[in-house]
Amino acid sequence: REQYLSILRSRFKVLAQYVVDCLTKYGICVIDKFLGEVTGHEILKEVLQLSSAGVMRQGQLVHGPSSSSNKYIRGDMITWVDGTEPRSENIHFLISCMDAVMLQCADKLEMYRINERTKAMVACYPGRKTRYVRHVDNPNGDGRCITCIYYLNENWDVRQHGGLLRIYPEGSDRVASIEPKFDRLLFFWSDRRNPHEVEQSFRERYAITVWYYD
Ligand SMILES: O=C(O)CNC(=O)c1n[nH]c2ccccc2c1=O
Ligand SMILES: [Fe+2]
Repeated sequence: REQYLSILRSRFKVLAQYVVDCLTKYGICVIDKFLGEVTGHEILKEVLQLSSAGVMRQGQLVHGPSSSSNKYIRGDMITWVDGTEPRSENIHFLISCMDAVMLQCADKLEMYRINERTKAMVACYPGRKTRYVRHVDNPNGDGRCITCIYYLNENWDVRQHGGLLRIYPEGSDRVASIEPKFDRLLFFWSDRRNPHEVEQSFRERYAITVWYYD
C-alpha cells in the first residue's frame, strides 16, 4: 500500500505540472484515465448507490419546453459527500487524489494560496433533456478559484447522449467542448474567465465536483 501511494504521489507531481501549465495557458485542463478502470468503477458503484438510495436532492427547477405538459423540468440532482460517509471509501479516495494533485499545484499557482475546498458534490443529470444553462460558477468572488470535476459516464456518445460541457473562455472566440467521459478529470478557473453550460442530456450523466478556495 505504501509503495502504491508513493507511486501515486510521484505521478501526481508530474500531473500537477501539466495542470499548472494548462491552467496558466488556457484556464482549462483535462486529464484522462485519472484513476484507471477498476477504481473508476468502484466510485461509479458508490455514486449509483447514492442515487438509488434516493439521497440525490431534486435539482433546481428549470422552465421546461413550454409545449410540454409539466411546465418545469428538474435539472441536475445533487448530494454533498465528504467521503467519511459509510460505503463511500472510493469517493473519499477520489477526493484525496484531487487534493494530492491540487496540493502539488498550490505552490506553483503563485497568484493563489489554495488551501481549502468544498465537500464533493455528486451531480446527476437524469437525462430527459435536462441541462445546465450558461453560467459562471463564481461570478462575485466568493473565494472559489478552481472547479475540479470527475466524470463517471462509460461509453458516453455525445451524438446520442448529448451532455456536452461547453466552456467559452473570456476574450477568446474559441469554445472548449468537453465530453463527460468515464475517469476524466477536468480543472478550470471558477470565475468569470470561464462561462460554461451543460448541453441537454438524453441519458443519466454523473459527475463529482469539488471547488478549491484560496
Ligand atoms: O457537469 C458539468 O460538466 C458541468 N457542471 C456545471 O457546470 C455545474 N456547475 N454548477 C453547478 C451548481 C450546482 C449543481 C450543479 C452544477 C453543475 O453541474
Ligand atoms: Fe458550473
